[in-house]
Amino acid sequence: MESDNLKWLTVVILFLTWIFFKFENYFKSVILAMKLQGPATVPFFGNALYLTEGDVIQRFANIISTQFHGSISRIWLFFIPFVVVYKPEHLKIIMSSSKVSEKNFVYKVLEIFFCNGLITLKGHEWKNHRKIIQPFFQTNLIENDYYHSFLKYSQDIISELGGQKCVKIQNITNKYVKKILHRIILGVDLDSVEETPFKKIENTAIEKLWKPWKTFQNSNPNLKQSIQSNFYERKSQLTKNNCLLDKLIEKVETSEFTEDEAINEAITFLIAGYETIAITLIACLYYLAKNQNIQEKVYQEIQDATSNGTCNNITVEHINKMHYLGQCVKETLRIMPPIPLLTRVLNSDITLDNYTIPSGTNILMSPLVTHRVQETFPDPLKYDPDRFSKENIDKLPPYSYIPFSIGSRNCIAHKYAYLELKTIIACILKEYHIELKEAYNDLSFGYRVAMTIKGGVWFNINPRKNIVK
Ligand code: HEM
Repeated sequence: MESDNLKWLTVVILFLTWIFFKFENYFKSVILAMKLQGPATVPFFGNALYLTEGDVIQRFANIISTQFHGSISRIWLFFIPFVVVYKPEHLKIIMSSSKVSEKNFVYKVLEIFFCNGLITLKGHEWKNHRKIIQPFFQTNLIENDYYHSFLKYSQDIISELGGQKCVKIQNITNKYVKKILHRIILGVDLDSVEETPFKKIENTAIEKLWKPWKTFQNSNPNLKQSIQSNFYERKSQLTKNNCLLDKLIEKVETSEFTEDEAINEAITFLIAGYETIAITLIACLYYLAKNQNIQEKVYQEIQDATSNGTCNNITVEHINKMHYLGQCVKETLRIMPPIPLLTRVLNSDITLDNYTIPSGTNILMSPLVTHRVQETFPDPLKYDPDRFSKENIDKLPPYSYIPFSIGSRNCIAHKYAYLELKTIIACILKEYHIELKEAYNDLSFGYRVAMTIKGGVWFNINPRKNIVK
C-alpha cells in the first residue's frame, strides 16, 4: 500500500515537473503580467471583450491607456497575457531583429484570411519567400509596370465623378482600388467588382479571437478556388502581361515556388493591398476636405509639378515632385494607421524599464498609440503634414513612426502604396475641389483585418475649371 502511494507520488511529481518545464515561459509571463498594471479584467475573458465594444479608437485607447498603466502594461486575452509596449525605444529592442521576436499564434488565425503567404509565414520559409518576392516591389518596377494602372484607374475615377455634385466617396474609391489590385496582382480587368469572389471579409480577426468556435471557419471559401482557376488559366497562356501572378508563375516554372505557394501569395497580396489602401485614401481625402488651406497648398503643388497639364498626362516624375502631398499621406497614416495593432512573441529574454520580459512572452504594439505620443507628436490629434517636412522628419526618433511596421517584417509594398495613393489623390485634386458635405466631428473607425471607416463620407465636389480665381 505504502509503495503504491509512493509510486503515485512519484508520477505526480514527475508530471508537475514536466508541466513546469514545458510551460516555464508561460508561467514566467503570467507572473510578470500579474505585476504589471492594465485595464480591469472580466473573469475568463480577461480583456478580450474590450476588443468588441465601442469606437475602435476608444477601444484601443482603453486597452492601452498608457498614461494610466505606465510605459509597459499588460492585457489578458482569455488566459494568455500580452505585454503592451508603445515607446519607440522599446519597439526598437523588440522589432530590430528576428532573434529577439517573431510572429506569434495570432498569425495562425490570420492564415484563414491570408492563406499561408508572406504575412503569416515564419522563419526560413518566410525568408525564402521574401527574397523571391522583394524584387517585384523595387522602385523601377513599381514606376514602370504598376504606375500605368494607378493612372488609368485614377482617370476612370475622374470620369465617374464627372457631373456629380455630391458623392459618397468610398463607393467610388473602394471600387477602383479593387480594380487596380485585380489588374496588378491577377492581370484581370474587372468590368464590375461583383465579378470577383473577393468580397468583404465578414468575420473580423478580432471576432475570431474572442469567438474561438469561429476561428477556423474559412472566411472566404470562394477566393482560393477562384485564384486557382486564374492561376491555371494564366499558366496556359503564352503571352504574359507582367502582373504579379505571372511573376509568381515564372517562379513555379523555375521550381522556386510550388503551385500552392504561388497561389497563397497571390491571395495574400490581394487581401493585404485592399483595405489598407482603401481606408488611407478616404481618410486622406477627408483630412484635405476638412483642412481647406492644406488642400489649396496641395493643389498648388500639383499645378506647379504638372505645369498646368491635364490629369491624363501626369507622369511618375510629376508625382515624385509632389513632396507636400507625400507629407499629407504620411500624416494621414500617422493619425490613422490602417493596421493599428501588431503582435509578436519574444525569442529571448529582454529588459525594458527594469522589467525582465521572458522569452515566450506575447507582445502587443500599437502604431496607433505610438503615433499619438505627445512628446514625439505634440498636439497629436491635429492634422499637420509639416511634421513630415524635410527639416522635421529627421528630428523624429527612430521607431516613432511605424504605419508600415518596421524591421525585416515591414510592409513589402510601402513604396507601391505611397505611389498609388499619391497618384489617385493628385488626379482627384487636380480636377476637383472637395468639401465635406456636413461638419463631421471626426471619422468613426471600426476594425476588421485592418481599420475601417464607419458610415459614409460625403463630399461636395466642384470641378476646378468652374472655379473662378
Ligand atoms: C497604406 C497602405 C499599407 C499599410 C499601412 C500597410 C501596413 C503593413 C503593416 C503594418 C505590415 C506588417 C504587418 C504585421 O507585422 O503584422 C504589412 C505587411 C505586409 N504588407 Fe502592407 N500595408 C499597406 C499596403 C500594402 C499593399 C498595397 C500590399 C500589397 C499589394 C501590402 C502587402 C503586404 C505584405 C505582403 C506584407 C507582409 C510582409 C512580410 O512580412 O514580409 N501592403 N503592411
